Amino acid sequence: MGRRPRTARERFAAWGNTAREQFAARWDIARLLPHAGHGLVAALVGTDLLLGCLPVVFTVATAAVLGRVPAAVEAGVGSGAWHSLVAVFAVAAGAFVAGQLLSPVERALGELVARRVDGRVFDELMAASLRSTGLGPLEDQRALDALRSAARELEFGVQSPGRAATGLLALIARYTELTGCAVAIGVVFSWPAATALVVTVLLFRHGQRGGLRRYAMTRSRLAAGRREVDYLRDLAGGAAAAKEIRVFGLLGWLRQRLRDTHLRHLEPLWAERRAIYLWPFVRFSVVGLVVTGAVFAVVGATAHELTLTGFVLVATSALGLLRLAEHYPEADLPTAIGMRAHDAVRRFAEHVDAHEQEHGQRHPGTALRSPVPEPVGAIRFERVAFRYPGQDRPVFDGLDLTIPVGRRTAVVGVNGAGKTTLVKLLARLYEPTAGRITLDGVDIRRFPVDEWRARLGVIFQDFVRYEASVADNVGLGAVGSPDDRATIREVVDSVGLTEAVARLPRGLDTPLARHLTGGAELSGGQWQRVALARALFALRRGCRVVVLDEPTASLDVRAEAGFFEEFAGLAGSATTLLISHRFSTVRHADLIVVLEHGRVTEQGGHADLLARDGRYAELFRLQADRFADAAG
Ligand SMILES: Nc1ncnc2c1ncn2[C@@H]1O[C@H](COP(=O)(O)OP(=O)(O)OP(=O)(O)O)[C@@H](O)[C@H]1O
Repeated sequence: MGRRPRTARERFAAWGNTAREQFAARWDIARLLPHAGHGLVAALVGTDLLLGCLPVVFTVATAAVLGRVPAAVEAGVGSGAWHSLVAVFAVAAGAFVAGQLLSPVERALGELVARRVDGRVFDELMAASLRSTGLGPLEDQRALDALRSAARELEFGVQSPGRAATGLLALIARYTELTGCAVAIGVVFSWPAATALVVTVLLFRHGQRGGLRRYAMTRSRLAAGRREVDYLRDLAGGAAAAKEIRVFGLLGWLRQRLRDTHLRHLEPLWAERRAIYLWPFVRFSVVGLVVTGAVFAVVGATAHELTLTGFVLVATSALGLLRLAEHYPEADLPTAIGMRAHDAVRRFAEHVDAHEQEHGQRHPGTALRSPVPEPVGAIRFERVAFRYPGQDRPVFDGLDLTIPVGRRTAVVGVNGAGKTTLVKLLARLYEPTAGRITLDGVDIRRFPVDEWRARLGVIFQDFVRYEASVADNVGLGAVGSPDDRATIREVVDSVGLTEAVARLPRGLDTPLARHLTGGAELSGGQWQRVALARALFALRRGCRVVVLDEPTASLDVRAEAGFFEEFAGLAGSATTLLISHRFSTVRHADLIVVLEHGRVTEQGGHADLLARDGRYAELFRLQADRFADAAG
């Protein structure tokens, strides 16, 4: 935070900066308005203008009614003065009724504008989050948090860019009324008095909005606390942790933690809110009373110069003006914090761009694009080094690894050896920090990333269980290919799911989520088979390399034992890469690679490696004993 301005000059400069920032912020909001459609925005602007004019008409007409009462009473019912009184009364009543009728119209139009603007920002958010081809930019926790909270704000639409846009337009009504009241006072009474009142109102508004800016800053500073509260709420209310919370008896702990986190988050906000709402209110009351008193004193002293209508008009307009110094709930908070979601989306998009640009500068040669050739020789990791963004310790530091095309390669290693990271690098979800990965001698960064990925069928350890039909869950292995039921059926049968699918209420079309109509839930092992079917489907649709990361984790012992040969048979001549920490499942691979401390420590065939009696042999025997125990 900068030093508080002390001298008048510094204060003036700070005030100028704030004004510029405010103007830029409003301009940003205004630039979103065209997304709502010009016609709709014009209708809302017209309605807000009318809503600003009607109270002024009402004030003027009411003053005119009061001014006409003595003459009308004296002239009696049916006289010209009486008719004139009735006419202005009709105008006042009309203005009042029109205001009442227009308010809901303005709200409805505002709702529509807000929804359209939010829809547009949501599209931008989707584009920004899918813009990055890799996972690198998603490692920045702050950018990710901002994006997540933006999505939430857009979803609930409470303080969203759409609300900021309608809030900005709502100011038209307020400032039209303010101008109208000031003009009434200026015309009827005194322009200096009108100017003094307007300046007082604007200064007070400025003070209040300054408080709101502070409040908005406090809210974003406390965003991390808010996220923790959301996380704990999801944990308590969601299905994911329901089992553990009950079994471990975590309810009490969860309740206490939620309460503590909530209070930690809310207390500074409450304190800030008191400062924002209490002190400006006190100041406003004092300033308002003094100014009102002064204006009334002058009006009173010169009342003999005013007609009754004039006097009432000046008095009510002055009160109306001072009322406009209040907080505008429909505009102030939405314009102060409603753009956070939009800013977060913009920041994230910039972050992604910077990341891609930096990558392009680090690897200038890879900008050249060439089509992915039909693999014939090998995929090679050549002196590959890699460190996750923000981490000090490298996962790989000079990794050399050859995956022969058309063969079955298995990469084994203990937990944390870097097996999944290797797959992520191969799929270009991250790029090596040094070295390169090649296909038949060509750096894979030279291939368009989508084309390269279309040649890879990767089933990750934590593959996604889509809440969609069985057929879709399999077909997602190769999106864009025509709806090929015959192949889907064939791969589903080949992974041993025929009976399980036949038992589902709608067969292949059964949604795999119990909460969906006609939906069903599969067991962990059945899900794993669905994922395998997804990989096989990708192979049938043109992918050349299939990677399975821990594919047997949820399979039973019998299924696990025969898994590799079975899958290799189904995969035919494709290049297969099997990742596992279970040494016993990979014995039939053509090539077994042992990964340890980010390097290949051993490689060869099963018999070879056993004969060598090294790390592989040690871990194989260790696990084989356990495996035999479990099977026996
Ligand atoms: N997104 C990430 N950010 C930072 N570090 C990570 C990330 N993902 C993995 N790591 C670290 O990288 C190392 C290798 O992880 P990796 O998941 O590749 O291991 P693995 O061999 O697949 O392990 P496992 O058998 O347990 O799945 C580990 O030390 C892990 O903590």
